[in-house]
Amino acid sequence: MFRNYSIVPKVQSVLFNTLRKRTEYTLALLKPDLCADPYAIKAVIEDIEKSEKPIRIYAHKKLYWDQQDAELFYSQHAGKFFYERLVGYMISGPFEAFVLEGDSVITRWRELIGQTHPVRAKVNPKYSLRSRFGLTDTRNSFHGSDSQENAFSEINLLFPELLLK
Ligand SMILES: Nc1ncnc2c1ncn2[C@@H]1O[C@H](COP(=O)(O)OP(=O)(O)OP(=O)(O)O)[C@@H](O)[C@H]1O
Repeated sequence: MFRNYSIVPKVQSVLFNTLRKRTEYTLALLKPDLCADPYAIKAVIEDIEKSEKPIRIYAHKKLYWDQQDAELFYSQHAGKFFYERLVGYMISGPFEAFVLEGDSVITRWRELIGQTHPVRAKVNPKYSLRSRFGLTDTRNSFHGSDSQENAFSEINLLFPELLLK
């Protein structure tokens, strides 16, 4: 006797796609210039918490990098004219690292921090954290991962204990 099993692969594929549509994670850094001011840190956390679609702070820690840590994290910029300035900036004091969780959180966090260059962010009518707090092209106060793949590799570098995949 023949049975029609064609429904099974369809159910499997729907289930697979549902399970695959997981919550996103991103790495957010509040860089040393911003972290010199505890009120600024508080204001940023308030902005995260009042976000229209929820963003959850999944993990949080304070870090203080040495030269090697900063060079490893920013290795893709090695050789660029701003690289040494960037490394010097990132080792100039303690800073805060957050793992944020939520739907489309990678894009939403990058939208909230705004353009890389604070001068450009300031002339953009849309509110952004870099327009509010950013100082210069290098001292732009924030970092956000630019893809889920990079987010996981950055999170695993800074939060190896979470074992996020
Ligand atoms: N043209 C530049 N002049 C000086 N510093 C720069 C310049 N471009 C980038 N930087 C510094 O290097 C960091 C990493 O550069 P990248 O191009 O990855 O920017 P981003 O994706 O906007 O920022 P981030 O990766 O920190 O979220 C920037 O956040 C900034 O601190």
